[in-house]
Amino acid sequence: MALVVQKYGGSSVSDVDAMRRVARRIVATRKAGNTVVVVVSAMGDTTDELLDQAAALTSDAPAREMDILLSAGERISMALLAMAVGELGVPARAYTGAQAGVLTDSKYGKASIVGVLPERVARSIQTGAVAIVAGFQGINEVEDTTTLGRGGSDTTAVALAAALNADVCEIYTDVDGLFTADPRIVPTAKRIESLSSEETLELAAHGAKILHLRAVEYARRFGVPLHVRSSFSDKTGTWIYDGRRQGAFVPSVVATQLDDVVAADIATPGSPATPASPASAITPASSASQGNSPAAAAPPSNPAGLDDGPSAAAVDTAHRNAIAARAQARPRPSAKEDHVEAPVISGIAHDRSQDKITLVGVPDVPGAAARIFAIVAGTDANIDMIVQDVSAEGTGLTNISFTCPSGDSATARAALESAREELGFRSLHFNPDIGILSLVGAGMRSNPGVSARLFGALSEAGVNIHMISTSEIRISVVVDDAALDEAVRAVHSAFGLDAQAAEAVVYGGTGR
Ligand SMILES: Nc1ncnc2c1ncn2[C@@H]1O[C@H](COP(=O)(O)OP(=O)(O)O)[C@@H](O)[C@H]1O
Ligand SMILES: N[C@@H](CC(=O)OP(=O)(O)O)C(=O)O
Repeated sequence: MALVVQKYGGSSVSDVDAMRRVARRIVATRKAGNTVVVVVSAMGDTTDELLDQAAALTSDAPAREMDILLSAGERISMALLAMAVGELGVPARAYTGAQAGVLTDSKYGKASIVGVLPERVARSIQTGAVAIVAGFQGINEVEDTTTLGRGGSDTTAVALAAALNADVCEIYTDVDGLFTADPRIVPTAKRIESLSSEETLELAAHGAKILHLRAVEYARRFGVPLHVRSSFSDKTGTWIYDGRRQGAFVPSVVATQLDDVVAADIATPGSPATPASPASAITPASSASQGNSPAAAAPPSNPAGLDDGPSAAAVDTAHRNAIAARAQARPRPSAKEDHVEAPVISGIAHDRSQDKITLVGVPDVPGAAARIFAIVAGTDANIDMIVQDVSAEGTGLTNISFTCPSGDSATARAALESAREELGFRSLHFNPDIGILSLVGAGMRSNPGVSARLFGALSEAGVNIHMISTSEIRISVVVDDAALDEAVRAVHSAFGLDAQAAEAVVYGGTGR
C-alpha cells in the first residue's frame, strides 16, 4: 500500500463532468489499496476570471483581500470534488489550506510556506477517507488567508507529500507529461520519460508552466518523487526523481522555515508541541520509528474534538510505523542519471511573462550596477537576465539591460526613474514585447558547439537576438515576442528533438 498525493490542476477539473472523471480516478487509486491525499486547483480559468473581476473594480486591489478572493476558487473545487468522490461510495473530506495546516509567511500573493501541520489530513486518511485539500493557499501568523503565487497548487501538493512522507506526488494535468517543448507551440514535441530535478528546475524557472518552480525545488530538496501525467489518459507520464531521499517526513506538531528547511517532526505522543530547531526538524524514518510503544497505537478518544478520526497521538504513532515500513521497501523509478547516455538537450522552455528594461548612459564606474540593482531589489522585483554593454569609447558611459516579470516592472521602473539623478543614467527604455527561449540540457556540460547550433538555427529562421544569458546547463535568448513561437520550433528541429510520429496531445485547458 502506498501513500499517494495527487494534484489535479484547473484544466483537469474544468466542470462537473471533469470533476466526476477525476473522482473516478481517485476512487480507483483508493480501491487499488492506496491511501490518497488530493490537492486540487480552481476550476478551469477561475483564478484568471477572479483577477479580471477585481481589475474591473479597482486598479489597486488590496493584497490581503485579493488573496481572500483568489483562494475561493480552490475552495469551490475541494468541496465539489469531495462530493463527487462521496457519490462514488468512498468517504472524502475537504480541507482549506489553513485546515490542512499549510502555514505561510505574510507576503500576500506570493507567500512562502513556512511549515506544514497536516494533522487533520493525517487523521482523515487514517480513518480510510480521502483527504481533499485546496491548493495554492495557506494561512499566515495573523490567521489571514494567503496565496502562494500563480501555479502554486503544485507546491501545496509537494509540501504535503513531503510532510506526510508520501511515496509519490502525482501532478495531473492536460498533457501526458513533460515534453521537449510546450506541445501547444511545438506539436512534434516528444514526451520525456524521466528528467533530473536539475534540468526540470531550469525548465520550470524559464517558463515551462506545467510545473511550479518552487514545487520542483521542494521535491528536489526532500527527495519527493514526482510523476507528471495526464488526468485524461492512463499513460505513464514523466518521472522527476534523483534517487535520493533525505529521510522520512511525518505529520508534525512543530514546524520551521519550510521553504528553506522543510520542517516536519513529530511530538512524542501526548506531549505538548515544542518548536523544533531547523537542525532537528528533519527526522529520518529510522529514528522517527523508534520508541513507539505498541499500546500507543490503539486509537484513544479524540481530545481535540475534531471529527476527522482518532487522536493526533494515535495517528502519529500508527503513521510513523507505516512510514518506516514503507521507507524500507519503496520501489523507485529509475532516474535519468541511470541511463547509459543522456541526450545533450532535454528540452526548450519559453517565457512571455517578462519585460525588458534598459538604462541608457549609465556612468561606467565601480558601484554603478550595485546601486541600480539595490534599488530594483528594494521593489521586490525578481531579476532574470542582466547584460551590460561595453562602455562606448571616450564617453565613460554604458548601457545596462535586464529582464523582470511583467507584474514587477512598473514598480521597478518607477523606483529607477525616481533615483535617476543619484544613478546618473540618461534615459530608461522599456520593452514589454519580448519573449525568452531557453535551451536546457545537462549534456551541454560535455558537448561543445551547442550555442553555435542554437544561434545558427535562429539566424536561419531570421530571428534577431536581443540578449543572451547562460548557465552550466542552459542557454537563454531574448527575442521579439512575435518571433518566439517560430524560434522555439526552429531550435526544436535543429536539435533533433522532433518526434517521428505525433505523440503530443493537449487534452484540455485553454492555455491561458
Ligand atoms: N515542456 C512542457 N511540457 C508539457 N507541457 C508544457 C510544457 N511547457 C509548457 N507546458 C504547458 O503546460 C500546460 C499545463 O500546465 P497548466 O495549464 O498550469 O495545467 P494545470 O491546469 O493542470 O495546472 C500544458 O497544457 C502545456 O501547454
Ligand atoms: N488556481 C491557481 C493555482 C494553480 O496552481 O492552478 P493550476 O494548477 O491550474 O495551474 C492559478 O491559476 O494560478
